[in-house]
Parts: sequence; structure tokens; C-alpha cells
Amino acid sequence: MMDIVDRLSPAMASSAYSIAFSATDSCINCLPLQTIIHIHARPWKKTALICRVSSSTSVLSVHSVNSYHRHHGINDSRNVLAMASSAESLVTIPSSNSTRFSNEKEDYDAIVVGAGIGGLVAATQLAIRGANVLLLEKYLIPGGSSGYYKRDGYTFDVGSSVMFGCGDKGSVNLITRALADVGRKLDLIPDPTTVHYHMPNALSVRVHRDYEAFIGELTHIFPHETQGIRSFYGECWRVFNALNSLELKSLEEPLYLFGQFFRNPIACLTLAYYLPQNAGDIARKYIKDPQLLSFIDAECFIVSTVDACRTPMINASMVICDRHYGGINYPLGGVGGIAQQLADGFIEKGGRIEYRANVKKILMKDSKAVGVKLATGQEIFAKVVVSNATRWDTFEKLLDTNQIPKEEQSFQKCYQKAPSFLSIHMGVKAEVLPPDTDCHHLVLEDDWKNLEAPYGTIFLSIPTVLDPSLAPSGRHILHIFTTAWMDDWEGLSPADYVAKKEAVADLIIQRLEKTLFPGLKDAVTFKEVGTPKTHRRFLARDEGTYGPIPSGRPKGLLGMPFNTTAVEGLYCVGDSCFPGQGVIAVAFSGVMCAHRVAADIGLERRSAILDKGLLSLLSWFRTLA
Ligand SMILES: NC(=O)c1ccc[n+]([C@@H]2O[C@H](COP(=O)([O-])OP(=O)(O)OC[C@H]3O[C@@H](n4cnc5c(N)ncnc54)[C@H](O)[C@@H]3O)[C@@H](O)[C@H]2O)c1
Ligand SMILES: CC(C)=CCC/C(C)=C/C=C/C(C)=C/C=C/C(C)=C/C=C/C=C(C)/C=C/C=C(C)/C=C/C=C(\C)CCC=C(C)C
Repeated sequence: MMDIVDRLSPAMASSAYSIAFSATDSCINCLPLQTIIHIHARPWKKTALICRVSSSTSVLSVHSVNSYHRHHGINDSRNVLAMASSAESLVTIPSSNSTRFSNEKEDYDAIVVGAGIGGLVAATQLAIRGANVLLLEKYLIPGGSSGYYKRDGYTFDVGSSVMFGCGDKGSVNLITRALADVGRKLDLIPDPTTVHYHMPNALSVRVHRDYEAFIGELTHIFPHETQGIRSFYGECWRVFNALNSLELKSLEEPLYLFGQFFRNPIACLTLAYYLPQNAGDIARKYIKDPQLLSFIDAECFIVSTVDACRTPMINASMVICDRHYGGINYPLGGVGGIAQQLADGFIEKGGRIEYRANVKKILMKDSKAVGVKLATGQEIFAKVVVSNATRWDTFEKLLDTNQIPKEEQSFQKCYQKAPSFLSIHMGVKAEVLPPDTDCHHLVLEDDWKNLEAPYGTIFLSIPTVLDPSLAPSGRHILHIFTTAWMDDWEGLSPADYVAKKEAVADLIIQRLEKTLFPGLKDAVTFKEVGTPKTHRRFLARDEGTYGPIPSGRPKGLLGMPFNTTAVEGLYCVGDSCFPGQGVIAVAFSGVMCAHRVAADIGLERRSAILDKGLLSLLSWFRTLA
């Protein structure tokens, strides 16, 4: 065994990849033949984990080398090698620390359903407080929408490649902080331009990392609005500075919240003032030029997939300022590294992760969530359940309730599912990109009215501009996505579905060829198209939704639910919780959720009386939205 461990390349070792043997031998607990044995090397610890996986691919158990040896009376680790010597294939899969996972009932402090960034942050924050946490993920790797996949030498980010919250100062660098809490730090590549806008009427704006350079560019285009531009963006800074001066924890935990009001009343009152406001209304106080207001809409659309009048001011300020404060930074090796590092850190802090663990039901007893049931039929119990599935999936699919609780009905009235995406992951010949091409682009050629229309606005990221290691030499990655609704992709025959994917992708490529990269179509060397169905299937998100969007004009963030739910013992985390969509936003949701859960299971201070008062007050606030 140690031979295997020592022979691993440093890259494999550091990312804790596993060597999987498809062995023809039988092994642990008398499994049938053809069991796949994964040997998880942990070279930095000079140990390894052996995990048995059934032929139906669900993980059954994992043993450390020592416990495996004890179990089988093996004294010489070479016997393990001998057992696997009839290996038929050698593949690599991401590491899991799966520990004993049997049919007996196990007690955990918390079960977290889903290892998206929201679930991972909630799980890690609970683990560092000493909670015994089981994280169950349906897919093969952590990250959800912030995961990655590899094809033909390319490493593609599943979702966005624009990473906020990775800075090294202040308190809103939530990704840096979540990683640091589990002893991890990413190698980051600073992005000099957050996004290059290519908008109607040939409006071209680059959002430079340097704030004054950005404001200079915008005021150069709209000189008559110089004052308005400075006032609007200045007001965003007021909100951001207030956020950045607080310790960010659960707004549902009164001892913390009152403590923050006591320590920093101005910042808290500032945030309370902006909580029910939208960016579009504030922009209209200062700006009159319709084209500039449409540009502000596009700035907000990136954050929320809706215009500025429906984007909460706090959320808009957060991203509009963090891109200049902490800056946009790309994780070396891809966005997937964030989730992988959180998962590894979680394991090191004593947490347990199971991949391919599809939670089918949240188990209830006496109106309280007490555990989960997997697709395999296995039931696992815990003091609390935290769901990183969307609130629609959680309340309509995972819970067996006759009626959705009234609070969730109000949420569903105020918020609807955002559209999903059509995404194209492409490899292209490097020479098709002009020199100094920016990493991220937003393209809307002819009419501002199409900003929110399906396939209207094109998002384009070229992460290889920052990290060439993501593609084979002489190639770039183009990750193109545009909003699309599920309805448009249903009821098609398999052949029509494939043909439609090609046709829609071709049109989008033609548009990019015309606007940005002449000769693009002929430069394509790899192409994979995903639809809302793909997002639904791989991300387990109802209708493949990108997250919640307000049904009407919202009162800022007032109507957005936090992490507690109407069901005792059940918490939600992720983008259908306050403050909404975005990797940094769901990281905050994870921090808040873990704090509230920790208080409820006795790992943080709490006051039952104040809890009751605050939770009722917040629930009343939401009725005002
Ligand atoms: N294409 C995109 O760019 C895209 C699409 C959607 C969301 N997003 C963004 O991604 C972030 C969402 O993060 P998040 O943490 O809320 O969620 P997420 O959707 O990224 O992760 C949720 C995870 O839960 C798992 N899961 C769901 N149901 C499960 C079940 N029943 N059993 C086991 N596992 C289950 C999913 O497989 C997934 O890994 C937000 O930033 C959002 O804005 C991006
Ligand atoms: C409690 C009560 C009621 C009151 C009191 C007062 C107070 C104290 C308050 C407080 C508050 C707070 C703290 C808040 C916080 C918030 C936060 C943190 C927020 C955040 C947010 C964030 C966000 C939203 C983000 C987002 C992002 C995104 C979405 C991104 C995206 C991206 C993409 C899509 C990409 C693009 C691309 C291209 C262009 C290519």
C-alpha cells in the first residue's frame, strides 16, 4: 500500500485523488465479486483509506488501512496490493473520506444535504465548532454549480468563473475566510477586468479592477452624468463599507445581532435602511440618461438575472464594490478548487462526506425533521437536517407534507424560479482571440429590451486568459451561457433535442463571431452544449433554475427567508435563502446557517426568549415584502 502511496505524483497527492481498482476479488464484509475497491491515498499523512463501492455505484463503507487490516487480520499491507492485483482498470476519482456507512442507525449532530458551496460552508463551519456532521452529495464531486468537469484535456467550470469574496482584507472576503477556517488557502490569479460590456449602440465598457479607472471610463462615455455616476456608485460604497465593517454571522441569532448593533450602530442602521431598497430606485435619484440607466440594469442583471429595479441595493453594492476592493480573483486550476479544498478541509476537521448519496426524503417524527432517507432505502438520523437543495426541491420533493408551510407559500408568492441557462463549453484555437482579450464579457448587441429575454444576453468567460493550464497548449476555453427556460426544451424527441441544441448553439456562436471573434466557428475544436434539462439533471435544481427572482418589484432583501424554516429541525442553505444567488452569497448563507444551527444544538450561546422574539419579528418583516 505504501508503495502505491509513494508512487503518486505530487499533483495527485495534493489534490487527494484516489486510485480506483476494479478488482475481481471479493473483500470487506463478504461483498459479492466484481466489487470496486477505491484506495484513497493520503500521502501527506502516509496513510490511505480503502473504500468498497457496490457495483450499483453507491459507496458502502470506507476503512482506514489499519482498520481494514484489523478487520481482515491482515498484518502486511502488501496483502492489500495482492488483493487488488487482478485490477482490470485504473482510473482517478476525487477523494472522499467516506467512513463507516452501514444500515444501522447513526447519530449525527447535523446532516447536510448537498455539497454546493452553501452546503459545504455550512458543513465546514459546523465541523470547526465541534459538530459531528455528515454531508450527503448526490453527484460524484463537491461544488454543485461551482464544480468542474474534464474533457479532452480541458478543465471546465460548470458555472460562473467570476469569483467575488476571494480578497485578502475586510470581512466580506467570505470565500477566503471559509477556506482559512479549515486551514486552506487558494492560489489566486488577479483578474484586471471584472467584465467587458458590449452593449447596444456600440456601448463598450470595461470594469477595471481599479475603481477610478472604471469611473474614468464611464464618465468619459457619459460626461453629462459625471455627478450622477459618482453619486450612485458612491452610495454603493456606503452600503459596502457598512457590510465590510461587521462580523458576518447569523442575522437570526439575537445575541450576535444585538452585539453588532451595540458595537457598530451606524453600520447596522445603514444596512437596516438599505435592506428594503433596490438599486434601480437609488440609481434613478441621480441618473437621468436612459442609456446609462440601462447600463446599470446590465450591471445588476449579472448579479440577479433581473434589472436594477428588482435587484436589492445590498446585493448590488456588494458585487459592484467588492470587484474593486478585494478584486475578482480566479483560483489557479479552476473554480472547482474552492469546493474541493472546502471538502478536504471539512474531512480534516472530522466531517464525513458521501458522494452518490441521493437523498430522497427528509424523515419526520412528531412534526420535526429527524433524518433522511437515501435512494438506496437507507435511513440516517441526526439532530438537525440542513438542505442545500433549493427551497422548491426541499419543500415540494424532499418533504412528505400534505401542505407546504405558510411561510414557504409566502416565499413562493414573492419569489419565482429564475430561468435556467443554455451553456456551451468550447475549446478553440488560441489564435482566434485577439491579443489582450479580457476574461469575461457580457454581450447584448442590438436592443436593451432583450436584456432579460431568453438567449438575449450572452455571458462569456475565457478562464484560460488567466490560467492557461486549464486547456491543452495552443487552445482556449470559451464558456458561453445565456438564460433559457425549461419549457423551451420539453416534449422534444431525442433527435429533435440534439438538433435544437446544435441550432441554438450555432446562432450564439455566430453572434459572437460577428461581435467579438471573426472566424470563431472554424476555430472550434471541442463543443458541449447544456440545456435547462442538463442543469436539472446534474445540479438537482428544479427546472434547472439559476435561483430565485422576485415575482414583482421586491422590497430589497426584506422578503428573502433566512435559514430556519417552519419545520422544526430543518434548515435551508444556498441561493434560495438570504441574500440570494452568487457563490459569495451562498457562502454567507452557509456561515449564517451554521451559526444558527450551532446555537440550536448547543454549540454557540443562545437565548431562547430572545430567539423567539427575533424570529417572530423577522417573520413579520417578511410579510411586509
Ligand atoms: N450555471 C450557473 O452558472 C449556475 C447555475 C445555478 C446556480 N448557480 C450559482 O451556484 C450557486 C448555488 O450554490 P448552492 O450552494 O445554493 O447550490 P448548488 O446548486 O451549487 O449545490 C447544491 C448541491 O446539492 C446537491 N443536491 C441537491 N439535491 C440533493 C439531494 N436530494 N441529495 C443529495 N444531494 C443533493 C446537488 O447535487 C448540488 O451539488 C449560486 O451561486 C448560484 O447563483 C450557477
Ligand atoms: C436583521 C434585520 C432585519 C436587520 C438588521 C440590519 C442588518 C445588521 C443587516 C445586515 C445585513 C447583512 C450583513 C447583509 C449581508 C449581505 C451580503 C453579504 C450579501 C452578498 C451578496 C452577494 C451577491 C448577491 C453576489 C452575487 C454574485 C453573482 C450572482 C455573480 C454572478 C456572476 C456571474 C453570473 C458571472 C457573470 C459572467 C460573465 C459576465 C461572463
